[in-house]
Amino acid sequence: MAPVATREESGNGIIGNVAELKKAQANKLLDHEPMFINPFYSPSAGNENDDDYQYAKYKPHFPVVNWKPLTEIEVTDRGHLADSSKAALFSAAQKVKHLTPTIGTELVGIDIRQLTNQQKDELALLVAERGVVFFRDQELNIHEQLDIARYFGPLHKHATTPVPREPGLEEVHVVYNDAARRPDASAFSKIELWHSDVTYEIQPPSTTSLKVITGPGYGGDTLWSSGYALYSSLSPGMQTYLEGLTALHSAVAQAEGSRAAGLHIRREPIETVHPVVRVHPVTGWKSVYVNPGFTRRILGVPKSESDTILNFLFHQIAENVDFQVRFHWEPNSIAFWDNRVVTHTATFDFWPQTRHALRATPHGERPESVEDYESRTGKVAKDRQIEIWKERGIEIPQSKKGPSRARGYND
Ligand SMILES: O=C(O)CCC(=O)C(=O)O
Ligand SMILES: [Fe+2]
Repeated sequence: MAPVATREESGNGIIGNVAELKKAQANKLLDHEPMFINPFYSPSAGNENDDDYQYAKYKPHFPVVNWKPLTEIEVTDRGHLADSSKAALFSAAQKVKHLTPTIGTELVGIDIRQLTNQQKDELALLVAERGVVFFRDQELNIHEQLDIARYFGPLHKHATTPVPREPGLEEVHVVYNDAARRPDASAFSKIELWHSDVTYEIQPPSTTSLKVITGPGYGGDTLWSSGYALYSSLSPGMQTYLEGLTALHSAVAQAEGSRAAGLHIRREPIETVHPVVRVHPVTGWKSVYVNPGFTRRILGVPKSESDTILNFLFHQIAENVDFQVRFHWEPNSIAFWDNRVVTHTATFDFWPQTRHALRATPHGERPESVEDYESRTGKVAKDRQIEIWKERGIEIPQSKKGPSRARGYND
């Protein structure tokens, strides 16, 4: 192994590999994390009006319990078992509404509680392909929501965000805001709120669901951005460059924000290195896997380069509306998104109304780089957009074939 560069030796803040990273952490190269006060829930949800509120038992609660660090576990994606036509799922729907060409599909007329295992497998595949899938008017309760999530993978328990007051629901993540706390819009840039959930975990989430149980008549929308589309938008040279990189994802700022709010941290924060481009194990499509919420540093390149590249990718996620879908919730709407291939954010325009939602979060596999995916499967990982163009017989644009040399430009 190459000699480990310590902070003193390298002098320029270059971090090369995991061993170097660990050393750098020991040397406190990365200890300058700002804290993050989470706007997605109120840390001080009181008991006001609880008698009248049917979902008071799901209001935020922060149990004082301590959990061990997570270890790697075996997961198999249900999408592998799905029929690619998804005929069982689609034939049960009154309507299949694609919301944009790139991301987001709404299935109308399905009661999720009635889905067979075959239909759930097809749902996993549809979510993997479309990034996020919506259903309205779903009566399923949180136990049924957890059962479906558990079907997709072993459930994640969040180290810091609230769980419901009702005992036995430690795997549920509560989103809650009401009149008691006015979200401070000036505390955040809208860019930094974009995230994929808990990407600092060794096995971050896969087919995640959020059901809104109480929500405003308008406002409180959620937006998702496609990592496949971001990858596809890049030039071949940029794609190849990013495919060779890894990045550090950190739980520290989130934990520090909780600590500062006087909340108990149930599992110590961790930092994990993941590939910058990951391949979805079922679709085989390449997706950019960095997010403003948790990705701090591209490894093995100068810090200025890491900052510039991450900043570029973060702005594309947040600003390129062609990658995005925006959903307006009604009470009993539920979204299933594939946290491996999309990022998301929410609007905070609904105060003083109450917005209350419950999330169930299955663990996915450890993120796999293009190189690892290709050597494990013997298949070639794909650019989703090129696959679509090929399917439709559309010519691939010059910008996707490689840079032209601009000959004669300066002659
Ligand atoms: O409030 C929302 O719409 C999204 C909250 C969130 O990021 C999550 O539950 O993962
Ligand atoms: Fe989230």
